[in-house]
Amino acid sequence: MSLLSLSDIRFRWPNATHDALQIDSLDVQANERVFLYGPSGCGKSTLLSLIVGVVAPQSGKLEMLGQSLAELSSAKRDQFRADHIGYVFQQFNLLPYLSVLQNVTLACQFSKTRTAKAIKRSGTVAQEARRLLNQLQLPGELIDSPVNELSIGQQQRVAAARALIGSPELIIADEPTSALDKVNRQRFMELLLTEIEHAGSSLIMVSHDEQLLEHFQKDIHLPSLNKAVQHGLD
Ligand SMILES: Nc1ncnc2c1ncn2[C@@H]1O[C@H](COP(=O)(O)OP(=O)(O)OP(=O)(O)O)[C@@H](O)[C@H]1O
Repeated sequence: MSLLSLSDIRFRWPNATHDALQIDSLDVQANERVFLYGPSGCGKSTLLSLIVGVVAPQSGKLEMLGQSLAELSSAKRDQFRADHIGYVFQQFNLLPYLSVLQNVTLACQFSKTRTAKAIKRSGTVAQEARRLLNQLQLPGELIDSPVNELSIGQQQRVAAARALIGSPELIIADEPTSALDKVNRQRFMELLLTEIEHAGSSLIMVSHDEQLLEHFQKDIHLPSLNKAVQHGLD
């Protein structure tokens, strides 16, 4: 089943003289894990922004779960994202003064769909947050601490739990392991992938670390896909 499908996409940043993205076709299937890579500036973050709807293409079609996102009102699009996409970004976007538990459960406050899935899995949203944090090996005594008192590696686990809670169909991760050393990177990836598999989610992950490729079924070298790069940006 197709989860995400892009066709004939053209995207240009405001005031830019060239397109940042020209993509004829890109499909991601349900349960698929996609590794997106390529040199700095080839459009990886731009493509993620497009997929999550932070920016809209000037032309082309983007469908998720059979729904064309451009056809939704902006409020409905926000709701669609909250229901179906979990994010782990480089700068984790955690709310510093909220506790670990509050940061994780926040993802469900904006989505009845994810709340229902979390309750189905563990009885309550808080219990599901605890289960995920435990699976991701965050020490239990930190659960009520403000996240700004955690190490970077610990914050990464909180961000992962927040993305995973309520099993959204798509997890988007932008360099989620960049602040971790080699041992912790492998471990974090294994934990993340185990939970993604349990949830039945798809993953699109951007990374410069090609050692992580082994964890993925599909890899996309963006400069090969993105004709804006092939045409050369001077
Ligand atoms: N917010 C923005 N406004 C204008 N131009 C932007 C913006 N973000 C990115 N760009 C431009 O779009 C192009 C692609 O950048 P993008 O950040 O998507 O590349 P990337 O592959 O993610 O790079 P990196 O690996 O360095 O993060 C670049 O030419 C960049 O200057």
